[in-house]
Amino acid sequence: MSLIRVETDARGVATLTLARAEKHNALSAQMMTELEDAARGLAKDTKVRVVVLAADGKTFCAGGDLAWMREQFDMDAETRRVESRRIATVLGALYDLPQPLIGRVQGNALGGGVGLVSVCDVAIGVSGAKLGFTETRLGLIPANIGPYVLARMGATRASEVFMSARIFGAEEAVRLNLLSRTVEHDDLDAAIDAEVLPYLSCAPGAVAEAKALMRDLAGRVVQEQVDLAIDALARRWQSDEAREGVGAFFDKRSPSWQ
Ligand SMILES: C/C=C/C(=O)SCCNC(=O)CCNC(=O)[C@H](O)C(C)(C)COP(=O)(O)OP(=O)(O)OC[C@H]1O[C@@H](n2cnc3c(N)ncnc32)[C@H](O)[C@@H]1OP(=O)(O)O
Repeated sequence: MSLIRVETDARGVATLTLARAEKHNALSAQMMTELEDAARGLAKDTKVRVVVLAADGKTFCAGGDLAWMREQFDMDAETRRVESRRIATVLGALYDLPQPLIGRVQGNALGGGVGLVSVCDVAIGVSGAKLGFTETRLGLIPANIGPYVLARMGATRASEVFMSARIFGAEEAVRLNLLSRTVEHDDLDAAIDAEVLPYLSCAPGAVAEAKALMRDLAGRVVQEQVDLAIDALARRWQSDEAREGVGAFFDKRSPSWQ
């Protein structure tokens, strides 16, 4: 039985749903494989314009499957390394999606569940949701999610929430730059619908390049950033999308994106 659902509507909005509610969507090996495959498939699907990451049940995601982790205790070092790479790989596949990734955080997100939130471009959470990096309570560490969390909140705040494993509310998650905003539960679907709309009127290639460029610029010195930006814009000027978008402006019509 599949632990992931992928549904794409006529507008090109794909919803990737964690479907393991009875285990609070804990990330088992099977689920991570399915999630990674789904993300890689969506990345290649030119009809998909936006991806929404959602979850069944009351919990968004309870993190890595602790039963799967317990199996690692008696594995040899090489197998443990392969398995510990699994979380990094699935987070990487989601992070690398060329389309905007919107998190629909309908409930609590713990451990690796916050990792999923941290690879979203935008994440809207319900105001009652609780989040926390609970790994250190379990004698583990939030390792593979570290790079994404560090980029969002900086080393000082990341160390504090990692070391203390304290649970915090959705409003604090906004201040920590994990969630983009909070809404009441009943308003969540409307908020997600409103969130995806602007992307649908933009050129898909330009959206993907804007996302890639911002990531590429991060951590570089200013002169390198400027050089990369010049190259990116020069490439864009050669694109059919730029011809269509600018042409449509002067023709006073809506652009048509292929
Ligand atoms: C590198 C490390 C990365 C990580 O992500 S480490 C994992 C971090 N995650 C956590 O610390 C969360 C662990 N889970 C919980 O604290 C609780 O659960 C919840 C708060 C999410 C929900 O509590 P409640 O409503 O009382 O439900 P319930 O009876 O605890 O759970 C129902 C079933 O779900 C299973 N489950 C929940 N979380 C996980 C998990 N992370 N891995 C594996 N199974 C999990 C339980 O065991 C149980 O199962 P059964 O019905 O068979 O007894």
